[in-house]
Amino acid sequence: MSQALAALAQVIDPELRAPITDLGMVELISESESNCSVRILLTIAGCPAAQKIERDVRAALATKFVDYQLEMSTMSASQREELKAKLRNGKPPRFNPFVQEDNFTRVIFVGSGKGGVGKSTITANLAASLAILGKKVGLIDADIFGYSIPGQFGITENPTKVDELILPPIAFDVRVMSIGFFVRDNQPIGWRGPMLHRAIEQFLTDVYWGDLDYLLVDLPPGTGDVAISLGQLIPKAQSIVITTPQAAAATVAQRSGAIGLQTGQQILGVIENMAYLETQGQKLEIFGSGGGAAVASRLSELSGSEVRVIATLPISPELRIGADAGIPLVVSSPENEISQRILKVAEQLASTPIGLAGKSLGLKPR
Ligand SMILES: Nc1ncnc2c1ncn2[C@@H]1O[C@H](COP(=O)(O)OP(=O)(O)OP(=O)(O)O)[C@@H](O)[C@H]1O
Repeated sequence: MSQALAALAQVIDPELRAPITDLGMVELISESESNCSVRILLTIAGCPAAQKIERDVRAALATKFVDYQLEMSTMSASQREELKAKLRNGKPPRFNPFVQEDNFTRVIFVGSGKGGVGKSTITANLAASLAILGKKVGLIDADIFGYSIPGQFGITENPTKVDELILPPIAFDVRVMSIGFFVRDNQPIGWRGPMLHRAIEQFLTDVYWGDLDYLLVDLPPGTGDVAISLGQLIPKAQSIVITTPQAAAATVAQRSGAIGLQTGQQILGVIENMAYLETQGQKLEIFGSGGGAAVASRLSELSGSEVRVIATLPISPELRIGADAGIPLVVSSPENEISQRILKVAEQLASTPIGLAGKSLGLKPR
């Protein structure tokens, strides 16, 4: 076995999360006991991961060879086609993997009625929690008009495009896709139904998600076009509804959950956020009380099976600071009480049966 290839098999492409030797990125030109000559083929010219890959390749070769020659180059169009075909695992281009019978990714929509109830913050922390538990996690920010997930994950770079294939940035081990990556200078998005549907569909078909255990989707607030499109595009999805304790928020949240039921989703539970503010040993119920229980009870009636409040989260400056700083609280302070509550929801999700989630496809992302 080639010593050079064995060493290079340890180098993982940071975007595709697979060994570069499995991705057709290595050409071994020559090899002797003390010397080798290698050409590395990056997927595209100007690949943002180029420097990291070169550093890792040099470190790997130095473990086996006193001397080596390294050339950094770029794949030809046909080599790129070969790579894309491999990544698609035999499926045609522009293909929605989440509707296939042999796809065991658990898709969870996180919705709310009103905006500003903490849906994106909770989705970000839940995704990071599942990754902490060792799951392979993707996150779609489908909150087209109010996208905030890139900021919450501190992602500043745009996704790499290999021709039509979009490689999602990865932060805290979560693969993230957001319309925010494609909007320039915070320009408003004036899209209507069909364009929204197309954008959402592209997030499913044109993005290389790899072999995910979980795909979380941060829905826009309310009961609009995007929620309905997604319900149609991924009929097997389950959902979590976020509300505050406030009666007005709860009434709208029920409606958003009801839309999910109409598109056939199973409701996993309700999370009541901003339930109280704890100060000087007292719990101040700033937004009233009972909203979470009211939503759960109504959705139980509508679905005919028990929907429970699966977490109650207080108002927490730390949670807000984490979101603003681009580091989810569960990552920066896993011991924080709120992190613990969110991690517990993730543990519950991870411990319920999910068919054959995690069953490996051709490539093995790490
Ligand atoms: N438990 C909490 N304690 C304190 N601040 C919170 C809490 N949950 C969320 N926030 C803050 O409230 C604001 C709204 O949260 P977020 O953006 O997550 O809500 P949203 O429901 O996704 O809103 P929209 O759908 O309108 O984008 C953010 O500034 C967030 O940091």
